[in-house]
Amino acid sequence: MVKAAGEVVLRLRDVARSYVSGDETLHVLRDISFSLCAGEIVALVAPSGTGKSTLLHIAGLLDRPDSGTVEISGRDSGRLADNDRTAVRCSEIGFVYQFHHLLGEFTARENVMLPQMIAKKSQRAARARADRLLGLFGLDHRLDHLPGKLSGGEQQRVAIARALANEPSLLLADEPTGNLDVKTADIVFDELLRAVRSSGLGALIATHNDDLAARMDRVVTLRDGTLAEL
Ligand SMILES: Nc1ncnc2c1ncn2[C@@H]1O[C@H](COP(=O)(O)OP(=O)(O)OP(=O)(O)O)[C@@H](O)[C@H]1O
Repeated sequence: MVKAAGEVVLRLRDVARSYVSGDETLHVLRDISFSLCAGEIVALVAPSGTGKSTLLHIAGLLDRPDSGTVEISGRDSGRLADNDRTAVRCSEIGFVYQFHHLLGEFTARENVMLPQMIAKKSQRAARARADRLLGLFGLDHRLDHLPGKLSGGEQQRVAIARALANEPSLLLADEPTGNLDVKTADIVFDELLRAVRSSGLGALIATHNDDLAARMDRVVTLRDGTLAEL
């Protein structure tokens, strides 16, 4: 559910995460503390390999930190049972990846309906919301198309609509337009920002593109495993 402006939707406290391969331990995130409020859009800009995806996966409850806490809308995810954790991920968090990850055998409309069906919405309500969201992205004429019949920009618009399907309080995006040509990326990114602003959710968006980052409310970066404001 979208929260009132100013309410904290994501809070990371002293988060650390390392990867062990062979004899080596790579301390990717050393000490991350960060808060994101409803209605706020934050850019995460940092060089390749510094841990942006790792951070987004932890914030999106797709991965767990070695230490520290991740709160989603005030709920400490570390204290949730697995099924509650999945429910929070499904209802509170929308995730957009660089590659669309749509299900190829389902139409655009069905892809946007699916997370709603998982959240136990009625088929009728899910369909109505899917059509409305896809309409917002100018895809009224593509509802029954399979992803393989859509352009890259259209595929990514469907993926964004799917992330918004359950009215999450938090949107996390990992290079959401990084796979598109510059012009299409620019347009889709503006559409994404417009949708996020009009829904009032909090968003953390990783990008390598400084121009796109400048359109957000604030910019943070990763340095030596810690998060700094730019
Ligand atoms: N499962 C894993 N096992 C071992 N090392 C990993 C694993 N996942 C990521 N890494 C390493 O952790 C570091 C951070 O990776 P991550 O993908 O979070 O960076 P990133 O900033 O998102 O990079 P990019 O901008 O290139 O996507 C990299 O050095 C990567 O090789």
